[in-house]
Amino acid sequence: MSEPPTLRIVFDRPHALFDIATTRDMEAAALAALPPFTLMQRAGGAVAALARALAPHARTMWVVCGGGNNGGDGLEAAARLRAWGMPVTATWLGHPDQAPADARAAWRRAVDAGVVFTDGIPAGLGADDLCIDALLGIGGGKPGRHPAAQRMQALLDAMHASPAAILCVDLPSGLDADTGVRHMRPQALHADRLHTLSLLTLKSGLFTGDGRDAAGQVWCNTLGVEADAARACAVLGHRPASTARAHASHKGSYGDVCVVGGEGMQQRGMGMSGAALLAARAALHAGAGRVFVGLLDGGALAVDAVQPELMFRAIDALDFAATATATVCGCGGGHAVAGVLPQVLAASGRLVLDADALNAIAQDDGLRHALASRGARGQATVITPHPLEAARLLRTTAADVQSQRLHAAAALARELQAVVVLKGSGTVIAHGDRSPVINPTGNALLATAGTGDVLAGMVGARLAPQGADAFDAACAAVYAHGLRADAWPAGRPLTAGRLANAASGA
Ligand SMILES: NC(=O)C1=CN([C@@H]2O[C@H](COP(=O)(O)OP(=O)(O)OC[C@H]3O[C@@H](n4cnc5c(N)ncnc54)[C@H](OP(=O)(O)O)[C@@H]3O)[C@@H](O)[C@H]2O)[C@@H](O)CC1
Ligand SMILES: Nc1ncnc2c1ncn2[C@@H]1O[C@H](COP(=O)(O)OP(=O)(O)O)[C@@H](O)[C@H]1O
Ligand SMILES: [K+]
Repeated sequence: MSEPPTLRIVFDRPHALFDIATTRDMEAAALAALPPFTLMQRAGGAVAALARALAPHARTMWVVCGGGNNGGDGLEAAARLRAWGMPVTATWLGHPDQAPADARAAWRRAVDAGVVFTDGIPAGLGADDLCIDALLGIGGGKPGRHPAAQRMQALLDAMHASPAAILCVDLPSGLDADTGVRHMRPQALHADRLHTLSLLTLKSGLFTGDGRDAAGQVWCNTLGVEADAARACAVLGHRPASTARAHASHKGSYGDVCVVGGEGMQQRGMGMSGAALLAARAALHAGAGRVFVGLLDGGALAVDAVQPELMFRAIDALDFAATATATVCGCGGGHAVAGVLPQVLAASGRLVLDADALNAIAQDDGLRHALASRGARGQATVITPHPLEAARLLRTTAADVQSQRLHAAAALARELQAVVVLKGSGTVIAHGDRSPVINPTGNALLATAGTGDVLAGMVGARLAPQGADAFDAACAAVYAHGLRADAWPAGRPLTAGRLANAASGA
């Protein structure tokens, strides 16, 4: 067959993501079906072709290879690059007597091609040069006592400290392909000259947790092996289809959003009305037909002078059960929100729960039960925890949630019978039987107070219209929220208020 193509991963369509176990199954089936060494030749060929395209003027291509098959891919790439006349230097931590058969064959081909081997770090690596990280792939275990661990860390640091671009083979070495946890972390952050060529399958860990920082621009080559999408562990989110507004529509066509939150100064001397206003403004700018605000401030505020379209109501004057209505509850809700939650959980047809509403539910089994029983009544719920809020709901730690984001989101979705939006780099959206989605948009500009309130309002706006699907609404809102940040003008500080008002773009 002709060389399988390498695809640059952009987010114009959904991509299936696979875990290590399924990738290993697929690899074993392909190895059995193909002549020996075929897969590694394809892998090395794909790495070499991308390397040449990324660094056509390199004076040094330093290929840094571990002792397993990931190193074998690197050695095969080195052999190809050398045969094309590229200036290749390789470092190999393996040994011909101990290497897996394919890696040994690749080493032999590299030697025969005339690749120069070195144990040191090539001198004078420049910006036109390229380091190829083939230390560890999906066989990389936890760090620690492995005899090669220290050497690998030093080589990783040397690559990342150099001004050369880096191409990671299959995975950034030390990244857990399933979870996005980094077991080996280079000292310097090298994000803008960093590429990863994922082989055989696209792995979930490249897109969540530490994955985005570790991988840089992701490319994929399937090595000619067709994947069964039904075996995917997750899907990469993508731009939702744009929905044009019918000419003959009216505000009722787009539904109402009721925002409940914003504890006042009177209660505990902590005014948090701003959080509810951010959610309400965001819902309005995301296209809700009407937005009502029920503040928990004892009536202190009755109008938003900057956004007079918002309609303030006493909590008892809000109709949570009305059709084409979504309630957004919890933003800035403080302690006061616990008092209204029984009513909100019982009556709201469609509901977004954020922040203090989630904290209240985490502390109260009655509320937890009221939430979990909504699904059986046909009431849709989206919860939008950040990792600490998710940890409180799961009665664990934020570090534990972050160490298995896909699993944590799915566990919460199951227990609470809700669509779960686990926020952070590579937000995970999970619900029931649906394949979890990892959202690809957004960046660290969003790491500022109030952007989560904006997201809750945006979800509410998409959930409000009659017939809206809660999972799709959550995915679309998370994508649009991140896209706003990705399109943010350079030099303009991103604040939550500006984010709420920004053009949606999706
Ligand atoms: N077979 C094929 O044709 C194809 C294979 N493919 C490629 O193979 C890759 C998987 O290869 P793999 O299974 O050999 O595992 P790999 O990622 O090289 O790691 C194992 C090596 O690392 C070492 N090591 C482990 N942990 C460590 C640590 N903490 N610190 C330090 N060292 C550690 C471990 O040492 P050992 O435990 O054996 O002493 C061993 O030497 C996959 O990602 C893809 O690139 C694809 O291209 C498809 C075609
Ligand atoms: N580094 C990042 N990359 C992508 N998204 C981020 C990043 N940091 C924060 N976000 C997003 O910003 C929002 C922050 O929400 P949250 O933590 O609830 O903040 P707040 O409670 O202050 O509103 C979430 O949507 C989160 O996914
Ligand atoms: K690697």
